[in-house]
Amino acid sequence: MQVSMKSYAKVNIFLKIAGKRDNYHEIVSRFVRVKNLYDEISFTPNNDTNEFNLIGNFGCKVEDNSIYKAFLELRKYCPKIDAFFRVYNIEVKKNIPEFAGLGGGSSNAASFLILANKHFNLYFKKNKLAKIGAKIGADVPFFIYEYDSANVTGIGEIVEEFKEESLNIEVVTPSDIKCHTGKIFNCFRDEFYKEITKDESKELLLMKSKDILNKLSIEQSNDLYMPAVTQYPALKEYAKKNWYFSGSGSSFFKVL
Ligand SMILES: C[C@@](CO)(OP(=O)(O)O)[C@H](O)COP(=O)(O)OP(=O)(O)OC[C@H]1O[C@@H](n2ccc(N)nc2=O)[C@H](O)[C@@H]1O
Ligand SMILES: Nc1ncnc2c1ncn2[C@@H]1O[C@H](COP(=O)(O)OP(=O)(O)O)[C@@H](O)[C@H]1O
Repeated sequence: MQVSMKSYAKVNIFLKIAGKRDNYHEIVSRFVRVKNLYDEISFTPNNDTNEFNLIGNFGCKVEDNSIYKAFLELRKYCPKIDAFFRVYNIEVKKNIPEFAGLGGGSSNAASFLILANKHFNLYFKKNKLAKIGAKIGADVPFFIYEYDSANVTGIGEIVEEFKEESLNIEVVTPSDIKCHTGKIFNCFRDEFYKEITKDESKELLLMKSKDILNKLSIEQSNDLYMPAVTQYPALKEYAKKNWYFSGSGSSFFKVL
């Protein structure tokens, strides 16, 4: 039985804002999994604490961890996981940097849900797991579907596979800049607010990722880039020709 899996990072090939929903923004985006950047999540025996035990190099408290939140959510549907995780640890080998626009926390939550769904024979379909995941974070549904490439809209809850050639992506994350998603959205709302038109979004959603990057500049491909640079001016030093910006940053990427 599989008790271990890879938890991949993602980049946003493009990320445009389509409107507002309460305190959130609706996005139109292409998410692509980064095949050479992943954490590894496992259920391992010998949990001596007799309580939920999450082992890994995280920058947040257990209560704030996306895996713990996913555990609490899934426990509502499957109370027996409580006893299991008093005996088993959840161990994560962390490679994906945090606050980096790579969706590490969301990816870990999705991997936990996928692994638990298999291990406990829950037979929840992807749609159901994605709904559970959406309560934990906006990017969790994308990771639940395990697509290499997908169009993601709404606040991340609408995920449609985009079939295209597999992409080889190189990521660079400035080690000294931690981008806070909320701060960058606030700056976007206050200083840069603009909505993509229906026609523009239709066109981008049909284009191959490589063609999108050939057509758009870093500023055009990601509506959060200028707000991010405004909030974290040091980001500019990392911007090089043919490199793009993922999510709310701080990572840059290029397709090889
Ligand atoms: C925009 C994306 C694209 O991938 O950025 P990255 O996190 O990857 O950088 C994500 O959807 C981010 O999702 P996630 O990181 O889960 O966001 P949250 O923690 O829920 O949001 C933090 C804050 O950002 C703002 N926020 C977030 C997502 C969104 N679609 N609209 C928003 O306005 C809200 O103010 C929210 O309180
Ligand atoms: N399992 C997790 N892995 C990484 N970060 C996590 C996790 N759970 C919660 N977080 C927190 O989520 C926030 C955003 O981290 P992350 O998802 O890695 O970045 P981003 O949204 O920029 O891609 C940080 O405050 C981080 O400490």
